[in-house]
Amino acid sequence: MTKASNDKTNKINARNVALEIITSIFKDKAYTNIAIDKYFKNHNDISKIDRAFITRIVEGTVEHVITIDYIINKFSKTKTNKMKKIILYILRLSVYQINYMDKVPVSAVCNEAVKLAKKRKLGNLSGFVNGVLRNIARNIDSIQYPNENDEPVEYLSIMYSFPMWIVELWLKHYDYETVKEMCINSNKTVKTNIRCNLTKTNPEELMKQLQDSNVDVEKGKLLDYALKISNYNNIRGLEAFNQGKFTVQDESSMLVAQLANPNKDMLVIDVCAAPGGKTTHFAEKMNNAGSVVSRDIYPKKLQLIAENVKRLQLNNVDIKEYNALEIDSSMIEKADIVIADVPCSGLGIIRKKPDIKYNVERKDINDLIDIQRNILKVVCKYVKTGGILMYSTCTVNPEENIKNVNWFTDNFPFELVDFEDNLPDTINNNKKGYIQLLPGFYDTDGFFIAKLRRIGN
Ligand SMILES: C[S@@+](CC[C@H](N)C(=O)[O-])C[C@H]1O[C@@H](n2cnc3c(N)ncnc32)[C@H](O)[C@@H]1O
Repeated sequence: MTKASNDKTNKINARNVALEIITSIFKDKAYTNIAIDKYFKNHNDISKIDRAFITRIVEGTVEHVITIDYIINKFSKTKTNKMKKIILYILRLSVYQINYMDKVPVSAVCNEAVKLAKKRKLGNLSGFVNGVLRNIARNIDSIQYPNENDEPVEYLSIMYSFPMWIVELWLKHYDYETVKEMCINSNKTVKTNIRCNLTKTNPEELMKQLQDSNVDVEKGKLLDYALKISNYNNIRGLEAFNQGKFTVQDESSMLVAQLANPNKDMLVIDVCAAPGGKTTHFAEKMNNAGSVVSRDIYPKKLQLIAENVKRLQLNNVDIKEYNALEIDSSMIEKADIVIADVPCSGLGIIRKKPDIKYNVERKDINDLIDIQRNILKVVCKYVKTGGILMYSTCTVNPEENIKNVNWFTDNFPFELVDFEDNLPDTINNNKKGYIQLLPGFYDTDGFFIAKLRRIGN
């Protein structure tokens, strides 16, 4: 058991906080990371150890909720879809602790769950909560799960907490073992990836500065200007962050600028740019020269780009609200590089945003594909002959990735371009001009990138 959950003198009740956050996620559909950040921002006196305990329970419960509900339904006569919501949430976070947290004694979990029910004026149901949880705890090692050979889809869905449609979609395109690994990796917690701002510092200096602030730092797996950090409270509290020496960005996403390899005389247009990860990477690679036109449809999100550009002290970025579906005639055939990092299903970044598993639906995919193709149709017109179009998504759904690229090269005067030696040696890729990274396989998110050259009018 953690010190936080045992400490009687501690003013906050960590499980009560976890229940509050979980309620905002399941009931009000808040994003997990945003709900956690928001709570801690408004309660900045919570100790590091309590934060860690609360974060673990909240993230873990969301990540494993399909498995957890399966377990609850095995032992409760009232099924999860018929339960009072708050009782369901108390059971969920308690089952998470019983099934996934070794050091938390079952008696503490049950007693605290009963207290939570009473605190929410549901004392009449505290016996039910106690009974279900104690029954689960007694039988946790003998639960019958779907059989892997007979029911592979159900097995992956229940064991790794994935909606069946995602498992089915992945199995359509990848073999069983690969899909299983994608599910496992998508449930792993990851360190924060950061990109060193080479216009202001170098990776060694940055590493040292972060270590001096007691942050744990290791080198990236793919790029020498990438680092992985952990053991910090709040990124905004780090001196190096406020000095603009790094940006939070997954290494997979860094590969877009790495593979495009822009130079300082170029005009680059980033048509779906917020919060500015790729915009600022291109601007850094161009060493504060040339021009990066950075656009997004949502004015609020443009503020995020502006904050990042200011913090990183870049002065070659021009930020504008613009709908990528509408043609801007002033830009036709002007760009050396267009970045189309389009909205997508996000199935490659579930390890960072577990809510995606439950919030995206099968029926959304076709609409997304339409938007992606319509954006491509418009923004490809900005590319000069001989210029480059970088198409990318953070998904592992080939329908949004290579199939869109094939449709695009069939209908527009573009061809896939070899990555030459810009792709890190550590990556095995036998595809010309495109790469599909799968979640966790190189310790990155699942990500797709295609590099296309305009070859005519
Ligand atoms: C995958 S995110 C971009 C991430 C960004 N490139 C980065 O590296 O930080 C996709 C972005 O597309 C924007 N978007 C969606 N529809 C758009 C449209 N029609 N025109 C312009 N931007 C759009 C969204 O607001 C979102 O910020």
